[in-house]
Amino acid sequence: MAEGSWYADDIDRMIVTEEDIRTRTDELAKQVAADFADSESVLLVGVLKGAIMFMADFARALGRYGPPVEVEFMAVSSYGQGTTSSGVVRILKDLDRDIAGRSVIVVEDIVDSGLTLSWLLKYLASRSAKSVDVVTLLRKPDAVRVQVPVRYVGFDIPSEFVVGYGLDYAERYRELPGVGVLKPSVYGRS
Ligand SMILES: O=P(O)(O)OC[C@H]1O[C@H](OP(=O)(O)OP(=O)(O)O)[C@H](O)[C@@H]1O
Ligand code: HPA
Ligand SMILES: [Mg+2]
Repeated sequence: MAEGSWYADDIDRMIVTEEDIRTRTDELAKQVAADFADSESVLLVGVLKGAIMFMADFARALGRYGPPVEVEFMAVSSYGQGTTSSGVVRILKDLDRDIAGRSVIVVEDIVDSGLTLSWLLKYLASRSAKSVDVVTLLRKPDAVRVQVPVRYVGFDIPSEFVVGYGLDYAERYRELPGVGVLKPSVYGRS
């Protein structure tokens, strides 16, 4: 899919295609809908900016099968301009509303070191939600080692730096419709 696109030369190989994402998002939405069938509504908390594409597609898929959906966004950043986590999670945008008593599902594009999510879950736990679960499109092996409970996972992928479908390197590549491995030469480590 990167073929013919502006970024074709920067992508080593595609690992999750547009079609893969569509199919898996639908499966995840059915699963979440079944698990929350008794809930009045679910509050999706998208983690900006990476989760924008997945949030939009997942919310629409859930709308086909599940209880009513409300959306909120938080913006946090730990990667900045690099390819490794700075280890410091900064809130760039907080929730606009109270989440007390709500069934919250955090929507992430990727769980990599797990640092962002473990920080976010502690933060949300302090806001008295009824429940806090996580759906992530992608998960890397390192994330499995940290103690972050991720209830719904789209794809387990290798430990390589990936871009596309919301994921960036230095704010670029987010618009690619699938997910591909960025050539290390692009970030100067080949
Ligand atoms: O598990 P971790 O190692 O913490 O990595 C995962 C987080 O890193 C990325 O966000 P980033 O800080 O790049 O901000 P962005 O979404 O605005 O690109 C990604 O969107 C996740 O939120
Ligand atoms: O592999 C990745 N790509 C883009 N952003 C990320 N944030 C954590 N891991 C990644
Ligand atoms: Mg990023």
